[in-house]
Amino acid sequence: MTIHFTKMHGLGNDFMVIDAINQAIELNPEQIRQWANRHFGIGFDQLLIVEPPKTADTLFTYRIFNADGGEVEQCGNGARCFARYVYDKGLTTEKEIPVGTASGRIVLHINDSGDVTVDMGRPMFTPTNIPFITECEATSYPLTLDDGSEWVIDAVSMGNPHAVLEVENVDTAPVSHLGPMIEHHRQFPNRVNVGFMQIVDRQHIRLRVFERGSGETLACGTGACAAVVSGIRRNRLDSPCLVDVRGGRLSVAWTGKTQDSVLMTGPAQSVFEGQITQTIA
Ligand SMILES: N[C@@H](CCC[C@H](N)C(=O)O)C(=O)O
Repeated sequence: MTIHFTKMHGLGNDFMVIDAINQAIELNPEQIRQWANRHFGIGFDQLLIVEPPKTADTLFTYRIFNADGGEVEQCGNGARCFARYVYDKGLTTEKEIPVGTASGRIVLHINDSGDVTVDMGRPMFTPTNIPFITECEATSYPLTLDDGSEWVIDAVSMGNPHAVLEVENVDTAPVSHLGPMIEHHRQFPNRVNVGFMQIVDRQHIRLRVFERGSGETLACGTGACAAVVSGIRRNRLDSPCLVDVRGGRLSVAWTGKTQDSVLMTGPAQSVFEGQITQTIA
């Protein structure tokens, strides 16, 4: 079976995008891991699947798989690429595109500049919603790691789970050491994405993210939202806030009210079109 796909990226967070409306595909974790492999496959951080809508208030269903083959709830950079994909491929003529995800409905808006603004929905802080195991809800939490070190994290869900640590300097932050330990920490039963945030000023941060199921990426859209939301909640940041990730810059806006959505704006880029023969049944 031959599958047509598009390789895309949002600030270097890269994706294989497949239209599963106009072609039949079969997915399994082993196949996804093989495609994601940067030496033996196509190479990507996440696989994005375009499917028909499941509800009357959405135009598409947007499914997301990490490089480790696991299906996840949300992906911010992927959402911008999804918008450009369905619009540029003529799957819709709408520039305001509501889509259904595993964590609910989000709305993608293609701006005149070509950038995409995503209404990511409301951040969630209730521990059971993240999920994060703790006795009571707080703004920040102490976390003891397997190597005995102690850190302070904020825990937030942007549809997917995030832990945010504030660091002096993202260039020297121990991302590859702490990232896997926090990702697999027993207090995060579904594992977690780990953001390392350096505050530059009240409307500007630098950020590196060790992503659940993909490792450190050049950018993480939901991670950018989680970091800004955490900073605003602790009165360290103001909206809108610029987020410099290793692959470029995003803008994130949030009123600070839990009932309001987080808005994330940034670019989305196609790299090449390809086709691959599915080798695993
Ligand atoms: N790169 C993404 C997040 C992708 C999913 C994440 N790794 C998870 O497991 O939740 C983004 O841009 O948000």
